[in-house]
Amino acid sequence: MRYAHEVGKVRAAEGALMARLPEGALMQRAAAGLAAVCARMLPRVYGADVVLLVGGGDNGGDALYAGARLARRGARVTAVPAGSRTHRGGLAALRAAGGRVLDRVDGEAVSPSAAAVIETADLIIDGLTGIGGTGGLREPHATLAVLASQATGVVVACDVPSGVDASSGRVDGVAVHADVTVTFGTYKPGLLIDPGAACCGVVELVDIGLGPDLPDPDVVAAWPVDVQPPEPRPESDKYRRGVVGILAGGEDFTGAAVLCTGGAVHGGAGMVRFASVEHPVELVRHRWPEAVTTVLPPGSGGVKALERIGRVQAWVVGPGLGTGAEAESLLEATLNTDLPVLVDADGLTVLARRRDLLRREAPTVLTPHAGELGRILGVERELVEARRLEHVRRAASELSATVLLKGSTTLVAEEDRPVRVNPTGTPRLATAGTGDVLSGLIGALLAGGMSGLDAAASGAYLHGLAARIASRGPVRAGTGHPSEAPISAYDVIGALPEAFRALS
Ligand SMILES: NC(=O)C1=CN([C@@H]2O[C@H](COP(=O)(O)OP(=O)(O)OC[C@H]3O[C@@H](n4cnc5c(N)ncnc54)[C@H](O)[C@@H]3O)[C@@H](O)[C@H]2O)[C@@H](O)CC1
Ligand SMILES: [K+]
Repeated sequence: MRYAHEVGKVRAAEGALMARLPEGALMQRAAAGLAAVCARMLPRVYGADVVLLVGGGDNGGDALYAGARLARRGARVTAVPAGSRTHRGGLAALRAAGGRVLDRVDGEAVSPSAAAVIETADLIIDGLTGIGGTGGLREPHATLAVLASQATGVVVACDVPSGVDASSGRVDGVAVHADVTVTFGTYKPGLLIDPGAACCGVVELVDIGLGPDLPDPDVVAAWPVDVQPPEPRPESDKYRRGVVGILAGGEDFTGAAVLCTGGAVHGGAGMVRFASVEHPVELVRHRWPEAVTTVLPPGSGGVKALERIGRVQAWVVGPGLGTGAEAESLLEATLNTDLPVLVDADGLTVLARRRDLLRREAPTVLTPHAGELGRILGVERELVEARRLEHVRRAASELSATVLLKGSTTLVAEEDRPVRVNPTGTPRLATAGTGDVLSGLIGALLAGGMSGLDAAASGAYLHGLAARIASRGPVRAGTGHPSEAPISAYDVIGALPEAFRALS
C-alpha cells in the first residue's frame, strides 16, 4: 500500500521528529532527496540550466538548498523569489554555492528576464507552496505556475505541486503541472486524488525518517500485491464460490443488464443468477449462457421476485432497472435481506428518495458517479468533482455504507477507515457501460466473501487494469511505448481474465 497523511498529521510527525534532531536537519534531508531526483532527471548536472521558483515558506527553503547542491555540482542555478519574504538560510546557501538570485517578483508582473529563464531552463524546481499552501494560488505565484507548466524543461515539484491542496487534491484556479513530484516523509492525499493527482506526474517519496511518528493514514492506494480476490480452492463448488444475483435491465434498457452480468461472469462468481423482464432476460441468456435466468412478470413484487430467483450470496441491483415502483420494490426487498447488496445506477436514483432503506446491518456498497452522489447528498455535481474526498467520506458516514465514487481517481470510503484510492484508473474507462461491468464484478467479489471495502477496492483495481490491458497494443517502433486504442465495455469484460492473472 501507499499511505497518505493529511497536513495536520504530517506537521505533528515533523514536529515530533524535529524535536529530536539538530535544527535544520529535516530540511537538509528533504533538499538532498530533491536534489538527487533532479540530478537523475538531467542528462548531465554540470552546465545544466536550473531555475528555482521560490515561495516565502519552507517549501521555498527546500528548493533553495536543493539548488545549492546542484550548483555545487556545476549546474547554473537561478532563483526566482516570489512573495514578500524568502528563506534566509536557503538564500545564503545558494549564493555561497555560486547560484544567482533574480529580483523578487511581487504583485502581478513577472519580469521578461524571469519569464525567459523559466522558458529556457533545462529543469525547474517548483518551491512556491507545499503543505502550507491554502486556497487558490495568488499572484505572482499563479503566473509563475503557468509559465513553469508551459516551459519546455522538466518540472519537478517540491513536496506538492503548487496550487494543489495537499490534504484533499483540490485545485482552485491554476496549479503547477509537474513531470515529477518529490514528496517528503509520506504521500499526501492530494497527490493521489484528482484534480491534484493529475498535476503530479510521477510521484517519488523521499524518506526523511517520519515513519515512526506517523499515525494511521487517511488515504491508501494499493499495489498489485495488496489486491487479493477470493481464490477458488480444490473443494470449491459453484455454491461455495458464491452466487451473485443481478436485478438489472428493463424492456427499454437491455445493455446494462448484459454488461453487468458479463462483469459478474468474468469476476469469478461460482454462479450468476440474472432476473428481469422478458427482453433483457432473452439477451442475457443469449450472450451469457452460463447465467441462470428468471423472467419476472410485471407487477410480481420485490419479495416474491426474490423467492422465484433462489439462493444467492450477494445482490447487485440497479443498472438499467428504471426508477419506478417496481424498481423500488425490488430494491427494498434486497435491502431487507441480511445479504451484501450493491446498489448502482437507477438503484441509486431510487435510494436518493428512499434513504431509509439503508438502515440495515449487512454490508451495502454504493457505486455512484459524481452526479449520482450529488443527487443523494443534495449537492451539485461540480462540487462533488472538485472535492471528491470530502464528499465520498460524508456519504459513507451519512449513509452507513461502503461508497465507491467513480471518476478519474475512483475512491472507496467506509466510516472510520482510510479512504482507498484506485491507482489503475484510465481515461479510457470513460465510456458507456463500463460502470455496469464494474458493478457486476464487485457483486461477484462480494458473493465470494470479500468485505464491502475490499470488494469495491479490488473491483475498481481489476476493472482499471482490464481497461488498460484492453486498450494496450504492441510497442510502437522507436518510442518504447505501447500503442493505445479506444475500448468498449465489452473489451473490459474480455480483458478481466488477464487482469486477474496479472495479480497472481
Ligand atoms: N516542517 C518541516 O519539518 C519540513 C518542511 N518541509 C517543507 O516545508 C513545507 C511547508 O513549509 P511551510 O509551512 O513554510 O509552508 P509552505 O512553504 O508550503 O507555504 C507557505 C508559504 O506560501 C504562501 N502561500 C500560502 N498559500 C498561498 C497561496 N494560495 N498563494 C500564494 N502564496 C501562498 C504563504 O504566504 C507562505 O509564504 C513542506 O511542504 C516541505 O516542502 C521540508 O523541509 C521537510 C521538513
Ligand atoms: K511546490
